[in-house]
Formats: sequence, C-alpha cells, structure tokens
Amino acid sequence: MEVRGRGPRGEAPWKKLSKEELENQYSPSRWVIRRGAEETLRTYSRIGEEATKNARATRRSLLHVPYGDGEGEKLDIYFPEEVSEASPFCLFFHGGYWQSGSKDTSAFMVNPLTTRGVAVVIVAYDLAPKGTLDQMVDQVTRSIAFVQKQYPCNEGIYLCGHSAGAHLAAMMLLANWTTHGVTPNLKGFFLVSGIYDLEPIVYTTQNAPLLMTLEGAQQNSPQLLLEAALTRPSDPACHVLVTVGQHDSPEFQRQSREFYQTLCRGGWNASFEEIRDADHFEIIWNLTQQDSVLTQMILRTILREH
Ligand SMILES: N[C@@H](CC(=O)c1ccccc1NC=O)C(=O)O
Repeated sequence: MEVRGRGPRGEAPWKKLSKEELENQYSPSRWVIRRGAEETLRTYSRIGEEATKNARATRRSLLHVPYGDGEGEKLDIYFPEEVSEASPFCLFFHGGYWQSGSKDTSAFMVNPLTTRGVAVVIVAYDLAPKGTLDQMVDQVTRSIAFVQKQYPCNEGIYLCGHSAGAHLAAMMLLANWTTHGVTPNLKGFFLVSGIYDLEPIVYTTQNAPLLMTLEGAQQNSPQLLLEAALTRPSDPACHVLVTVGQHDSPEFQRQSREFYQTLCRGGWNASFEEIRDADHFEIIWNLTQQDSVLTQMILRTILREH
C-alpha cells in the first residue's frame, strides 16, 4: 500500500536532509544566481511596487474592496480597457511564506492581462502570526465566492498563486463551495513555484510565526489531501498548470513535480512546465512582461477557454 505523502517507495526524501540542508532547501533566496539574496528580496519588492503603481495609474480599478468583515479581508480589482462584467477574471495570491507580502505590492500580472481583456483581482489575506493557515484558506475561499457573487456573468474565474500563494490557490482544488452559497465558475489554476506538502516547513525557521503543528500542516497540504481524495474533479475541463523555476531549489522542484503527478493520477487536466533560466522570484517578474513564456501560457489558457 502507498504510504500517504511518501510516494510509492517509502520515506519522504526530505526526511533524509539535515536540519541545515532542509532550511537551505526551503529558503528560496539562497538559490538565486544573478544577484545576492538580499538584493533579490529588495528587487522583488521594488518590481512589485512599481507594477502596482503603474497598474493603479493606468487601469480602471476598485481598490481595497472588502470581501469580508475582517480588517485584512480586502481585494483590488483591475479592469480591462473595455469594462465588461462578462470578462474572465484572474485572481492572484501573493507569496511570502504566509507571513510577508501584500496586495499593494503584488499587481505583477495586471497590465499584461488587462491589456488582453482579462480582469485581474489581487487578494489580501491575514498574514501570520495574525492569521493562521486555516484562516487564510478560509479567506481565500471567501474572496473567490465574493468575486463570483459580484460578477455572476464572468466568463471564467482563474486562480494564480506564487509560492505560499500557490499553496492557497491549490487548496481551492479541494474547496467545498456548498457552505458559501455559490459555486465559482473556476476554469483554471496557474500554480507558480508552490509548496504543496507543508510538513517539511514545520521543521524550518519559517514555522516560527506560523506555529503549524504536524497535524495542522497535514490538514493544509493539498498534496496529501489530493492523494487521499475519493472524488474526481467536478469539471474535467478545468486546467491546472504547475510551473517551477529552473533555479528553484531541488525541494521546490520535487514538490511541484509530485503535485503535478498526483493531479494527473486524480484525473485533473494538468500540465507541468519548468520555466527556463528563472529563479523563485524572476518567475513572478516574468508576469509583468507581455511576451514572457509564463504570461503567454496563462493568456493562451484564458483566451482559448472562455
Ligand atoms: N525569506 C524567504 C522569502 C520567501 O521565501 C519569499 C519571498 C517573497 C515571495 C515568496 C517567497 N517564498 C514563498 O512564499 C527566502 O528565503 O527567500
């Protein structure tokens, strides 16, 4: 019998790593090749800030829209040139290990997508230590239900997440919409350099603000939940793109590959792409560029299917 989360051949590979090596594997900025770690993180913030400033200056938008009663439950909606409530909508969930990042610095994909008629929503959620993983997953679920209720004529809802945000988006593959009074018109997922098995994170310093227990990590691991899922995808046409950077760490690459394989076994319409010459941060900077491989893959999926 296959042991849950361990693959068909026994022990999870990360369990053989020393504490230092595990820390290293789950520190994305240590794997970048074109600049130092600190400079990378500064550049990441700067590019996010510039993209957001640019999006807010050039696109029609609704900013800080509450999707719930909580202080942190806000989202920004950026509209295409020809405002239409029937546009496809792409919701973006930023990364930062569930403890950093902001919707106000994450409008990376807004200009390339709105130019092609796609409305983009950048979603904020309560970061740790204020927010727990369970709360963040619930907030993300409610943000999607909110968009569906506001724009019932949408031509498809697509979820895109980076790193920790890809984890939150991936959890929506398993969401139970019956308690939300609406089933969103979900047509695709774009999961970028994500983490799908949270168990190794428990043993790294990233867990200090998260305070995840082993049990909590397992309950919020789409990798384990999908392996155990008895249900098939309700919409077989819904596409799941799993991407990882060529220069992401071997553990990040393993997580993406194994998640993709599990999706395929579960009957999902999934594809896997390693983005050449990109590290964990450059992969998201690509989204600010109309002609990058990742932007083009996302646009092809949305424009073909809606
Ligand atoms: N301190 C982390 C920061 C990090 O992992 C990160 C930063 C911005 C966006 C995504 C990130 N990773 C996962 O969510 C690092 O070592 O790179």
